Amino acid sequence: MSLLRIAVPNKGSLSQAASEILRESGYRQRDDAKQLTLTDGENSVEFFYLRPRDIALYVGEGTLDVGITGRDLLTDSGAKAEEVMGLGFGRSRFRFAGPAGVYTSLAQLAGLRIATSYVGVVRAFLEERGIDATVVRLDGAVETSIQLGVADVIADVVETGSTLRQAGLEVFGDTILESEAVLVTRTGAVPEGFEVFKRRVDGVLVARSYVMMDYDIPTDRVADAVRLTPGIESPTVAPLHREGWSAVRAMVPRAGAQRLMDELFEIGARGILLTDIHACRL
Ligand SMILES: Nc1ncnc2c1ncn2[C@@H]1O[C@H](COP(=O)(O)OP(=O)(O)OP(=O)(O)O)[C@@H](O)[C@H]1O
Ligand SMILES: O=P(O)(O)OC[C@H]1O[C@H](OP(=O)(O)OP(=O)(O)O)[C@H](O)[C@@H]1O
Ligand SMILES: [Mg+2]
Repeated sequence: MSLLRIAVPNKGSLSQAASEILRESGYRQRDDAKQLTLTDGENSVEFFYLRPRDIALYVGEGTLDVGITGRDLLTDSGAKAEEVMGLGFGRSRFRFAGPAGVYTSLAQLAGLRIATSYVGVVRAFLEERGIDATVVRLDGAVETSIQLGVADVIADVVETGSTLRQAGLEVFGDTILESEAVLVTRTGAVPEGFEVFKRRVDGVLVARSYVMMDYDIPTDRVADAVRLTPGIESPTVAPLHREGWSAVRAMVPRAGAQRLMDELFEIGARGILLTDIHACRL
């Protein structure tokens, strides 16, 4: 059987979290940051550690089957690759920014010089809105370009906003795009072995966003309780040895689980337990 060839960010913001999700999905990952490839024969996959900016290109060309990259980098690349699913890490917004207090609207962009490392994203955005401006391509540290007189405004990745603040800059206009790490494949193609890989990664994402909840409750309240915790298919309800009591077990979203415990307690549930799920197939 041929190996599924997967591109993984070798450096930068996405690298560590990408390897982590793969490890949690049961795949081997490199333990030396200088290693460039790794074969996990037991799971029929081969990993290639590449620059996240290049990953969509390899996948679009069909050289590699699957990639992990940023949605913004995928869009910027113009490659024949498509997003299969968001991975919930590496979240950022792509924004215009200028000297604090100077710019308030996108209409002001006309005629300006815009510095960015994401030329494809910015050009497409301007074109869509019929804004005529000059795009200046820079590799990084884009924030400094205004002070140095190379550009009037910038378009860049904003995560916490602290880099902008330190440079005396402020975002303006709408968010150009919301990004996160994504799984990509070649447009229109489903590589052999991809379904198993996807199911494993999906299982980790679900395990991260759900917890397992167990509780005991008087049997006459079970109907109310399972309305609060309907689970995925349906909760498991089993009789307790104690007459008139039942045990309930259901997966619940991690967010809001504490509030749910309060509500269950209110309606008579006791012995309410939350446990982490490490992996699942739904
Ligand atoms: N704080 C952040 N800075 C940069 N990119 C971020 C940040 N948070 C998330 N990302 C995402 O990471 C991807 C960029 O990764 P990449 O490794 O190319 O840049 P980087 O993290 O800035 O690394 P470096 O500049 O050191 O090469 C994009 O998808 C971007 O949206
Ligand atoms: O909103 P923040 O949390 O401050 O993060 C965003 C900053 O981080 C990235 O820069 P990076 O450190 O990767 O340097 P680079 O510009 O050289 O890529 C990005 O280009 C922004 O400058
Ligand atoms: Mg960077």
